Amino acid sequence: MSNERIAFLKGHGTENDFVIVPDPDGRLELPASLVARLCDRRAGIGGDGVLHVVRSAAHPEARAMADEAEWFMDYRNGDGSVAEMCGNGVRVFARYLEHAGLVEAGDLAIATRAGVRRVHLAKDAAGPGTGEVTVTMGRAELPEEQVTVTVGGRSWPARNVNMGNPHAVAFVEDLDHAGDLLSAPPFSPAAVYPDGVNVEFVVDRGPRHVAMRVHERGSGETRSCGTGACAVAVAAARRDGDDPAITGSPVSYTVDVPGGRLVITELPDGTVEMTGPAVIVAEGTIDPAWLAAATA
Ligand SMILES: N[C@@H](CCC[C@H](N)C(=O)O)C(=O)O
Repeated sequence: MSNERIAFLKGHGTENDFVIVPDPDGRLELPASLVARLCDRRAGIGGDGVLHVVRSAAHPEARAMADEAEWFMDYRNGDGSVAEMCGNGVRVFARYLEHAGLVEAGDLAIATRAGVRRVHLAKDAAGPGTGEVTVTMGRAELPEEQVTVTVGGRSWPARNVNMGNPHAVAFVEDLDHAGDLLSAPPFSPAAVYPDGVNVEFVVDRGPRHVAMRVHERGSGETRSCGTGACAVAVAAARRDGDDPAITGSPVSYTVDVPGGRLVITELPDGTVEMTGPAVIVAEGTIDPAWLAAATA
């Protein structure tokens, strides 16, 4: 692998940024150590995670979804760990497929470890690559357990929400209460999240309008988290006494993140939709000497 010229792109969705590695036939090995080097913001390309783009038929974890979705998002966190789902990542993944001429704007399906996700790439008058991207994220699960998140000697109750990946949503008085978030905030009881958790800190901004900061499992504090924004919107709706399954009406929340804005809608059947931007920033090739050193 070290002598090959491997292509990469850089993209982001509300500043949750990714190194995109196209590998249609699933030929590349991406050990955790290489993913972490690619995501390194000083010695690598830099990103919150890697979007490894593989045909579903060519990946053992996605083969069963190949009839429904041609492409598999093999998502990795910045530390190289594997995650089930990445909401901003799936929008950027769809944008990459459009950018590469592999799909056209409109509707498509993408395989993820959390299942197949439907994506709509809006056509935009400003030109290709500029329209908003909507993802049908599946249903939120809200297990009953109460969780506590602690930062700087203060603790808050948090809502356990699963969006394909695990979240703890804490409503705080001020986003500064999240502290510097250099390491994952402690949570209890530990047994609720045996594989770690993404933690969202949320404040109200207005009716059905909130703002959040997030500490992502495997990536640290990021500028946005799509699954986190969905978890936050559903937790806020329940807190506000809104449940589309009961009222029969969709409910939408605007979720501000440090890197921009996402709009999250929960439908009466429980499906959660997320709409936001997705941008390709650059493309190039990985230097073979760097790669050889990174994989030595
Ligand atoms: N940034 C993502 C979530 C990525 C995975 C997460 N860190 C985890 O380990 O579950 C998003 O936009 O959803």
